[in-house]
Amino acid sequence: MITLNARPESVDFSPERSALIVVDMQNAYASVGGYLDLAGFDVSATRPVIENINIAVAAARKAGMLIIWFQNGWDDQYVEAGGPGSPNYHKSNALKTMRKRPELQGKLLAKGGWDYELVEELKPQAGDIVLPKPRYSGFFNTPLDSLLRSRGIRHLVFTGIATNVCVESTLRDGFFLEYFGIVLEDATHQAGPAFAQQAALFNIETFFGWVSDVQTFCSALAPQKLVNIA
Ligand SMILES: NC(=O)N/C=C\C(=O)O
Repeated sequence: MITLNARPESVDFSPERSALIVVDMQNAYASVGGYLDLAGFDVSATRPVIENINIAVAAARKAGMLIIWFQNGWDDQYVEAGGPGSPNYHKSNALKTMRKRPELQGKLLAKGGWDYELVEELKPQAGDIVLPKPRYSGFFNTPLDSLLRSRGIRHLVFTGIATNVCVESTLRDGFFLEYFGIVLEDATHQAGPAFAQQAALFNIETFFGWVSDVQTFCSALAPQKLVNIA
């Protein structure tokens, strides 16, 4: 067991029974010219998040944790997005942006396109799981729960974008399914103003899980050995 310093208190977990989840690190959410940027959200601070995710992924992989990469989006005809009978049709800012700007139709969050792809700095490796998802929560209409349960996984460490939407939605659903959710705050970014990040982290650490950071996570996984020089 490893003890991770976190808010509101430390949390013990076994790397073999834990997964690091990278939420939606696609061009849509992290790149200039991607969906969030085109919809008017600020993506200028996403580069350090990408670097921190790479650091966390490397440490988790070395410690034997499963790495799961979420990819949010739909088929290029947007059948999976739902039509006017779906709240998603009305609330998805990607779908709304494409209705406002028809020249973008078929481009945002469509499987096979640049917007849907993971950013080029982040590369899944053999043994990782890449999980497409059609809604904010990674548990909805995906095999995530069975993938985790069949491996005995109980702790989920979250990174990615956006803290206040897909990270929080998945962590909350995980809480109801009895998973322990931990967010590495400096490996996440919000969609919206800075207060959205603060509010999401407040909700998580107060009601649904724990909040830590990449350096603390890496140190917990690979503690420095003390050398006796006496
Ligand atoms: N990945 C996310 O958190 N997505 C947020 C908004 C959206 O997909 O429209």
